[in-house]
Amino acid sequence: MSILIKGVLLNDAVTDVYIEKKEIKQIGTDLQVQADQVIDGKRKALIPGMVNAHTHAAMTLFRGFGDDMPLMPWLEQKIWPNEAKLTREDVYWGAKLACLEMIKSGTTTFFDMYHKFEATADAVEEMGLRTLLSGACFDHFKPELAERSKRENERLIAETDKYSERIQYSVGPHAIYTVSGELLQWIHGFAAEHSVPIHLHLAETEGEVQDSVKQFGLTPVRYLHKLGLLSPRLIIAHGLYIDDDEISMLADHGVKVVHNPASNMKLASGIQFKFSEMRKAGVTVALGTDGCSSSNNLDMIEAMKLASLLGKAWRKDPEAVPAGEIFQAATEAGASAIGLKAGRIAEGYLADLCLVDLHIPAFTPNHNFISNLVYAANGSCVDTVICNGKILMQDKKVPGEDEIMEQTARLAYKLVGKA
Ligand SMILES: CSC[C@H]1O[C@@H](n2cnc3c(O)ncnc32)[C@H](O)[C@@H]1O
Ligand SMILES: [Zn+2]
Repeated sequence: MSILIKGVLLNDAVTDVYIEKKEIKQIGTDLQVQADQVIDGKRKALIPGMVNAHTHAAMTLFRGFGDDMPLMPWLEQKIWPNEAKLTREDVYWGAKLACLEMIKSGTTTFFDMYHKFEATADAVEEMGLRTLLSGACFDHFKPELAERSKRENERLIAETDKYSERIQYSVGPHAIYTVSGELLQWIHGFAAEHSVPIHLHLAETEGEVQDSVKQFGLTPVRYLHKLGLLSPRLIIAHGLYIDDDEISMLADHGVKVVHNPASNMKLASGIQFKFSEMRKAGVTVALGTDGCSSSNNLDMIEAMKLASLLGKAWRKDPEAVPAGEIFQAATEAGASAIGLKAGRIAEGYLADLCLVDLHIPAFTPNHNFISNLVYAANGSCVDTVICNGKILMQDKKVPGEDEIMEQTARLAYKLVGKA
């Protein structure tokens, strides 16, 4: 399969882009190539597909359920009792809806952590996206649950080969308040042995820090350091309560951090994400939405705006979190966090791309495309999405979208009742 995108805006110039199989093969003006499919890039801009580096895909089922609560009561009273009732079918359709929403708003890769791995994997396989999918790990400090998590992750990693290259496995210990130090250390060894990432919630709330100091005598980052868990394989979601020495620890060990501005604000977890300190220290900072009950959508263009405005507001500095830097966090940083040759438009890179419709008010006038994308637009400006060289959406239409919305709404109402 080959695709030629003709006359598209790329970095302020009009150019052609030729895709062969899953790769960007050639970029230049007036390319003379034969392609199976030609896309007219007129009045469109080309951007890398975005990388949503922290999601719980099937939580689309809980959109608008359990609003306006802080993290722990929300999890304990609303989310966990309902997650215990989830069937494989629920997770499959919830994940399909998440994929649909991500495609429609320009995400081509997401890092997910949820229950029923195979159901999400099947959904992603069918929808054509790319994912780093975590096998969930909880033990609630009970040895028998730790053993169950270990056996389950050994089974899942062995099974990941049956999926396409678009589905990569990672281990997903939920958090330090639900996973024992013993299981965390086992996970570290397991991840090193299999060279896979670890995806974990960390330093998300003040309460988590206080409990960590009370229970382990250390703040969350220092506790993980003591356990020997800091490594380039570790991806931490949130990282809101991290001091300067801890930032140095993360940088020294190559730990990656995912900022989730919508969820941090909605759960009132906090605002003071240290974006510039982390970047200056050399920490890879990616961007995520978190799940649909705390964000309440998966729109990475909206997430860029929130991250940028929030960063400026709490710092009282309009130069904090500039549009170009947050765009890099939403694309290249996420891809590089997992060693994926994506997130950039260059020859030899994966053809994970989006065409943005410029013929809308948000891009008029278009003095500065990245400024308009981050500050003026939202996910609905995405017109066409290509992942792994395959077109997933064209002219804002994704095949099967009506069925996905109908099925998911039906299952969600059955699960939690009509709001
Ligand atoms: C291991 S499955 C994922 C687990 O995480 C829960 N979750 C969703 N959002 C958050 C968050 O912001 N902090 C902590 N845990 C979260 C989700 O409901 C699943 O139970
Ligand atoms: Zn989360």
